Amino acid sequence: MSSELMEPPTQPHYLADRQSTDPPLLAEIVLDRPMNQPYTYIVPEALASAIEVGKRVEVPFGRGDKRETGYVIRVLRDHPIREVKSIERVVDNEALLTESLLKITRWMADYYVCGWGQVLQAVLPAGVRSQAGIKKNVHVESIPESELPNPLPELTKKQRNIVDLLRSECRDYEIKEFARIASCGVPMLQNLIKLGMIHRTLKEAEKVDYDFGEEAVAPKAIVMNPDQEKVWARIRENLTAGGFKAMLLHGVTGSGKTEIYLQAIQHVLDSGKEVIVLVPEISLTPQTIQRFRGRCGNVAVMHSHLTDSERGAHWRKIAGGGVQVVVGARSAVFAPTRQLGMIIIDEEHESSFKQESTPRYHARDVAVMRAKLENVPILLGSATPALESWNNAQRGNYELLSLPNRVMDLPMPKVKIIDLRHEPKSKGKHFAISPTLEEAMRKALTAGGQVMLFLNRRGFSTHIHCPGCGYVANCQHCDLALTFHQQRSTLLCHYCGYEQAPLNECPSCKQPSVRYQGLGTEKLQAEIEEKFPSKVVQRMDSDTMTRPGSHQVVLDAFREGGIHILIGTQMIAKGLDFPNVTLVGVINADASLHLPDFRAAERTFQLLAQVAGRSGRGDKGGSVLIQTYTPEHPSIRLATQHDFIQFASLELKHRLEHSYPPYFRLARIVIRSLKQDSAEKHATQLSLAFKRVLENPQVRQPGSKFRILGPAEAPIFKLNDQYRYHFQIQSDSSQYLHQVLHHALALVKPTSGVEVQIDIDPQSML
Ligand SMILES: Nc1ncnc2c1ncn2[C@@H]1O[C@H](COP(=O)(O)OP(=O)(O)OP(=O)(O)O)[C@@H](O)[C@H]1O
Ligand SMILES: [Zn+2]
Ligand SMILES: [Zn+2]
Repeated sequence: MSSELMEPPTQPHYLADRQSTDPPLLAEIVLDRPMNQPYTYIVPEALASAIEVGKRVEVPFGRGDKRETGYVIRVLRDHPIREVKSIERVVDNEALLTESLLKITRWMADYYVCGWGQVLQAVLPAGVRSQAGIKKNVHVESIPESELPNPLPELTKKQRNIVDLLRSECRDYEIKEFARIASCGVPMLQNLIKLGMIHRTLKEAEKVDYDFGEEAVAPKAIVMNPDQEKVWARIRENLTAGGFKAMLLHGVTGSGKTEIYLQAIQHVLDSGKEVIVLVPEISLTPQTIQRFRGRCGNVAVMHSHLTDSERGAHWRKIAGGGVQVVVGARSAVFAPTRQLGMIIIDEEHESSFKQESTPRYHARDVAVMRAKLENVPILLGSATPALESWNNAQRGNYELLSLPNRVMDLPMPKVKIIDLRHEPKSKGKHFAISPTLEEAMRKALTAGGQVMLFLNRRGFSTHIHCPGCGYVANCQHCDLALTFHQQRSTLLCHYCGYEQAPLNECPSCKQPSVRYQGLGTEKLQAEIEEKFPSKVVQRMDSDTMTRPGSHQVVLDAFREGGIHILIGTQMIAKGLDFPNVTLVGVINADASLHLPDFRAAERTFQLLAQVAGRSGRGDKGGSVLIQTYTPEHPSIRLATQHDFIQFASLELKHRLEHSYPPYFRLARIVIRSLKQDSAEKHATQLSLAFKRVLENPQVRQPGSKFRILGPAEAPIFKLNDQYRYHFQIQSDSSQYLHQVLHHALALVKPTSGVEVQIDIDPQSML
């Protein structure tokens, strides 16, 4: 045995040289529930060697013999101030939470005004939390023909297909995963196990086979252009200098930002450290993943389709130091790296980085805070930075790096506006694509190019109403219009999933006059197929992309030229790099412009700039046509000119005038209840509480500005049967805003059936 292995493990300081007069060993525990303050417990001597910060323990809590699980956040020797109970059991063999995760979650609890336990709950993947010791997963595998029951039980066609499918796969699967592949439910598989048609086996979760790294694709040899060299030189300097440093990389679409990330990653890996790369879920395409896998060591990809056990296995592998690069969506910001060297966030402006359930954190902001706490550089990249980030760069908080041109001297695509107010109407019928767009599509296709059409509404008709009496088909549970889905032949609420049969007659006046209006991608596809019968048309939205891997199939076919026209929602808006796309058409640029949300203009600009960026990425060049009724709107006009800087400066002025972010901090409080009067009553009480707090001289900060709007009905008043009132709170001091919030919320506790949601730096105002 090597002498290395004989070395005793280093002991934590509180175990060393203990005297009998020493105070007892204590642990501070945060319970795994929505509470904030830690509780102190005695660590019995028998557990002293097992206890460790970041592990979970079982403790008695409350009256009776109730047991709760909690996280150890501190271990110390001290005399407890009051009588305390003892820890009963240490749950984990290994610490689940690193020191740095404890720090960042503590910060989140304070900043996002929620319980620390609640944050910890959200941060640790279920596959890690549920793991008491080593959990086993149920797997299914096929049974050799000779061992099948005799006589064979009678099977339905579906059952036979499933048995055949599993046999043809020649491997075992975790049961839930296979249910997904076979498009059946787990009970169906359990039934086949009972019938003896497939085998059930148990596998340790740690040993699940799945890909950590696919075949690496041989990387393209790339010589950086002078702009890239300049940007890279700055980043390298900051990496070499070490320490916290936030950088904002503003690079137009197709300027080679990803190349810069890859360089930076390589540099950090060479120094033996790890990198976290956050990208929006929607950009986690096989194309992106392969780019990282081709160039960087051991890449773990964390996306939302992972099973709990896969997520858990990733977590443990990262915590064990077995992963160099973590690429993932929002939650990857919590990856338990051992030696973080850098964080990178691509498309940092994306609102999907905001989590819309408690804790309502923004992964970009958490990432910046984590970089600060771990004292490492962070690089944010975008063609259309969030105005918050842009403002930070303008003020020197972030170092601004620019890639103003596309790679290989490719020009930006020419963008033309189609003013729908002046387009000739085609024979009284209303078409989605104007004659100008249709003409341009024919030209592009004839020249051998490919076309992308962007429409951010799925379904067939988005507005179903009766012109006779004014009836509108709304969801029974939400103040939202139902969308007609032709393929599924149903009326669907896109928020809560409520469905009803399509209407032939008006439910209100009984006339057969119901009109199906408003345009979704399904209807657009029908129109395009009719107008371009010889072309292959494919639609890409969450209705067509339901099976795992379906994205890849479509995108591969598009790359190989097997699809001529690709229609899609925001799913096709960003990140895709198809050199043969010579025309991008935006069907309705105004759709997102008129929402009651102060970010509507910014979102519209971002979307148009990103969509436009998909065109002309190859040597054939390309153009973009934008259909709109409001061509003079700055978001639309400046997007056609690819002028982010001008847009940002105009929009920032507007934000300052109206005391909106980034100049003012914003919080939103939503009070909701199934009973309208309960929600309203609580909103009124909270309003009074705010008044009292603001009059309290111990809280008031005369130097800080503060404004409360509300209570008012939320723009979507009823959602999922709940009535919603909201407040908007604005202040130029984040600290003051938090202080007022804390005091006011402490004054009135909601009655049962009323829920108060606090959203700091909200992204959604609906
Ligand atoms: N210096 C270079 N020389 C040649 N090709 C390059 C260079 N840098 C990047 N590329 C290639 O140009 C294409 C666009 O680069 P990349 O995807 O990095 O741009 P991007 O700025 O991230 O784009 P977007 O924001 O639109 O997603 C890629 O195919 C990439 O391989
Ligand atoms: Zn009617
Ligand atoms: Zn609904």
